[in-house]
Amino acid sequence: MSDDEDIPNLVPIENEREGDKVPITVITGFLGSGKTTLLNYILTEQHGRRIAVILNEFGEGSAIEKSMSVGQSGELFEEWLELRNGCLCCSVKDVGVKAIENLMKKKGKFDYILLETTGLADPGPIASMFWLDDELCSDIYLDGIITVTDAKYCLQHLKEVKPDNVINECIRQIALADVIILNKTDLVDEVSLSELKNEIKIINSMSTLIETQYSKIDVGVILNLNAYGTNCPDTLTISTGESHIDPLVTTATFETGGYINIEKLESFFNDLLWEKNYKDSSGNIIEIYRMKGVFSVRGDGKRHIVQAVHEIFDRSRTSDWEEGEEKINRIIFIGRNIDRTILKNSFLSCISD
Ligand SMILES: Nc1nc2c(ncn2[C@@H]2O[C@H](COP(=O)(O)OP(=O)(O)OP(=O)(O)O)[C@@H](O)[C@H]2O)c(=O)[nH]1
Repeated sequence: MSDDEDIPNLVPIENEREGDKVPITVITGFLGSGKTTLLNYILTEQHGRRIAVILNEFGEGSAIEKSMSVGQSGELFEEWLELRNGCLCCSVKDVGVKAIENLMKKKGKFDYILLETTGLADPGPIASMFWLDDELCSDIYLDGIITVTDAKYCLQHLKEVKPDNVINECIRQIALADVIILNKTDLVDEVSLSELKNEIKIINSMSTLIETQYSKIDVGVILNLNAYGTNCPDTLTISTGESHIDPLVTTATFETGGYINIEKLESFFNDLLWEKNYKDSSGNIIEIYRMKGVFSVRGDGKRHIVQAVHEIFDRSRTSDWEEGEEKINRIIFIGRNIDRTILKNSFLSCISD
């Protein structure tokens, strides 16, 4: 990045991807949870880096153009994006990506992009937009999704029932998160905090949960996650807690030895994610929001990783299994109407000894 030389005190970026692609972290969270406080904190901590902050705002009506406020090293300027459907997360897939790439052509490449969504945004379509483009030779790649929650009101938001059995935004934001920041812990007692943590883990036990006050956090823990890259899901904590609210969205994890049959696995995912042929024991469609798995293929010394966000999935051959390391097949599903027996049996049918 030639611009680096002009910026004093630039902290070296540890970018795990090859080339000089720019990571983008999506920051979601309910109104007033502490997203802006987090952004300001990151900018202060990362002073000297060229960090672009994009605010993805919903407007009233059907405006053709939406503004994108971009902050760089404390300096704020505004760009206009031409988005056909008016809002970044509802627009045609690569429009938002192109807009950011154009911006970088004009303003010079950023080191990092933080995209803050409004409180009611569903991170699923946004993740799909930036993740998919990684393969289309884009200048940017999705690093991860951070969801900021308000320790005082989160449980209340989780319980909100929407018409037509629609899953509320708070649950969606937690289900899709790679990191969940449990902010405003100063406003609750230990018992309420532990109840909330339990409920969050039941929805999404794949994420890292971090408690904060005024969103003060070790920035190194939330940036450069490479959550949509080749990181293996090996830091998984499996929740065994009982939910006190109806857990509409939950995590299920399965692990076994043996070897995966890739054709069978892909056919299972096609049926589950695309065709939506899988139903729970009550006849409801099993809806997967997020899935991640690591697999062992007979005769291959490398791990195979599969990731999915809603119906999009991707498989890659990644790092070597270590000498003497036990090769496993582990899969994590986060979604609605998760039927453990059905998913487990289908997963096991893709394994041979
Ligand atoms: N007590 C307490 N207040 C906090 C904490 N973090 C943030 N706040 C305050 O909560 C309010 C909302 O914080 P913001 O960072 O603006 O939240 P936001 O998610 O960006 O909110 P919107 O802009 O409405 O989406 C501000 O007045 C913050 O100062 C915290 O940990 N404890």
